[in-house]
Amino acid sequence: MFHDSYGREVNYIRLSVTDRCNLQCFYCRTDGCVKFIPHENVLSYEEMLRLVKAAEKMNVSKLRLTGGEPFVRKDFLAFLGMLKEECPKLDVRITTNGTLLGGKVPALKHLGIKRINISLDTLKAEKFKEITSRDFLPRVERAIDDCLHYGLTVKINVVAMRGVNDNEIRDFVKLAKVLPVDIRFIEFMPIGGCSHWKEGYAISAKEILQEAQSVAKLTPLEKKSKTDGPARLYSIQNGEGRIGMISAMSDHFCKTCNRLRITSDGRLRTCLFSDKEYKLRPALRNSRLDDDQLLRIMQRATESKPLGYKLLEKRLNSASVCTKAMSSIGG
Ligand SMILES: Nc1nc2c(ncn2[C@@H]2O[C@H](COP(=O)(O)OP(=O)(O)OP(=O)(O)O)[C@@H](O)[C@H]2O)c(=O)[nH]1
Ligand SMILES: C[S@@+](CC[C@H](N)C(=O)[O-])C[C@H]1O[C@@H](n2cnc3c(N)ncnc32)[C@H](O)[C@@H]1O
Ligand code: SF4
Ligand code: SF4
Repeated sequence: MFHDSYGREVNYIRLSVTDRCNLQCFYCRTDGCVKFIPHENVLSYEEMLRLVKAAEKMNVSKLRLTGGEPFVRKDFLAFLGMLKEECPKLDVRITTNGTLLGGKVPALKHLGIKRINISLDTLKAEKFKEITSRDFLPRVERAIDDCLHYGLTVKINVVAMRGVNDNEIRDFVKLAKVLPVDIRFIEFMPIGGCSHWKEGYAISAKEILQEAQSVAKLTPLEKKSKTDGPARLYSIQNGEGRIGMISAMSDHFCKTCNRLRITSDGRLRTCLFSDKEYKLRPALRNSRLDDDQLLRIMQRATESKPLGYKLLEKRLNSASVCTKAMSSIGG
């Protein structure tokens, strides 16, 4: 088991398969500002698989594939096939913007993917274009329908922003009343050197919850499993789905943090908010180093895993807490 100096144990890895994306959500990345990773530095799927298999030996049981947009990377479905074959016990999940899922959901189902998180910040086509720079709302709606049709568990991630989509909180709650999905409202985090974060956008989970309660009776739910993500969940009276709050800014969950992140160029980040990275790629590409040595590097890094909220507290005014863009980290 990877463990840190605060007694936290890691059982969940978030692996970014690419830093490229077909959208430009303004809260995540800005065109021209983010420098892409050169192709030769991106880990091959074989290298990623080796890392994952090694991590499994340390009792990592949950893997989230993210990006950038994971479905932008060539042969992503083949990579899922490799994971299924080589790591049959691993709980593999995906976070995606949903725009490239067209026609792929039956294959996901066949590959044993049971859960998918889809990011969608608005139910209005024009607003979707304003936020993402693309006209793809129908594609995302279709992707959600397809995933539900094929029996995948769907969570919808909504970054809540005052003056942008706060007037849709009730609409999202109404959606969770009729669809069996978790709608998770995420507090906008000041991440990345070119972040558009401003105090004015901030809405706390508490405020979102109040707004949500004006259209539905919500009851808090207990966490079920040690590998659960950071959302605090609520059931909806007479509703099909649930509501979640990811309160990274106003009510942090660092004390129970159970995850490590690996970027697509093989850098281990022990905290979303910290730019301290540990280079795994040179070790992976050094034929004299075996998996045990790789795991030793990961364990030593984990020992220094910080409490991210302390970094938030130290930042100045509206500065970003770290310089790397969310699309390069994987969220
Ligand atoms: N601050 C902080 N935010 C996180 C962390 N993990 C996930 N998030 C944020 O939560 C949002 C949703 O993340 P997802 O990729 O859907 O993953 P998850 O919430 O762990 O997923 P589940 O395992 O399905 O609960 C993203 O905006 C993430 O950046 C974390 O460890 N710290
Ligand atoms: C970086 S994206 C990568 C995966 C995929 N492209 C997607 O959008 O789902 C992962 C998650 O991070 C969230 N995210 C990006 N920037 C954020 C920010 N500044 N604050 C909070 N969440 C953010 C997105 O909404 C998404 O749910
Ligand atoms: S949130 Fe996801 S879809 Fe949007 S720009 Fe970032 S990586 Fe791309
Ligand atoms: S901010 Fe860092 S320590 Fe806190 S929950 Fe997120 S990744 Fe974990």
